[in-house]
Amino acid sequence: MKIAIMGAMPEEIEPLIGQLENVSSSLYASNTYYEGIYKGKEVVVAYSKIGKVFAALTATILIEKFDCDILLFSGVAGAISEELKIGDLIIAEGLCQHDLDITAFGHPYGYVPEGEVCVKTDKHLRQIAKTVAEKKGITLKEGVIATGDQFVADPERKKWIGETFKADALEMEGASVAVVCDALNVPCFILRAISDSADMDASFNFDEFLESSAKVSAGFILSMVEEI
Ligand SMILES: Nc1ncnc2c(CN3C[C@H](CCSCCOCCO)[C@@H](O)C3)c[nH]c12
Repeated sequence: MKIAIMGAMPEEIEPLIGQLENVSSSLYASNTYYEGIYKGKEVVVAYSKIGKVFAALTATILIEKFDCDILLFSGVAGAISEELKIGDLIIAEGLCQHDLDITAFGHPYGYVPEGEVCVKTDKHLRQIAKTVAEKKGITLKEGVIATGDQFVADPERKKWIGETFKADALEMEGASVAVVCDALNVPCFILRAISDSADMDASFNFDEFLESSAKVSAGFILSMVEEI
């Protein structure tokens, strides 16, 4: 079993690299991939760079070139649900692309032919997360995460995304990672810790809480690796 752990930004994987043994790194398709061992398990860790295109590329390389059998994403997100506060964890039951739009042809937002509005993540991995959360006494929200190639810092856009997709949080990579994993038949798990509320203060809160929230997510992901 080879486990891929992916983030989008360096800050999202930095807390992971230091925990690996026998680390070797390789450059491929303008990305660095860190191979190592965590608690006896083979892991490959990489950050994609920001956005759906980079994330899809890295997810594909992790699976097709590094032969990973499952993919765990660890990172931060903007909150939509009022329940989610900075530092809180959310796992994606499903993910959608809020900026995918061919509604001019009568289709729903987030839909293209032969695609689906909401791509599901792996149920078994989500169950493991809930077991880990229970053991550690951590509150874990499960919901829909909306992905798009925009840093959302506007209450109106946030409200529209939440209402249109019944989404609880938003970010810029998860849905594309889930689509790649689904197409390649690899179990996918998307975990995010809240860094901001996608509103007028989003960029300030993001800058302030990126590092600490990324650490919360990374710590949880490592606890999951022990259980997988
Ligand atoms: N409100 C929000 N809207 C959309 N996504 C998010 C996320 C999740 N990640 C964080 C990161 C934001 C990239 S912009 C900042 C880059 O600064 C780089 C240095 O200038 C991108 O990888 C998506 C947290 N809050 C968000």
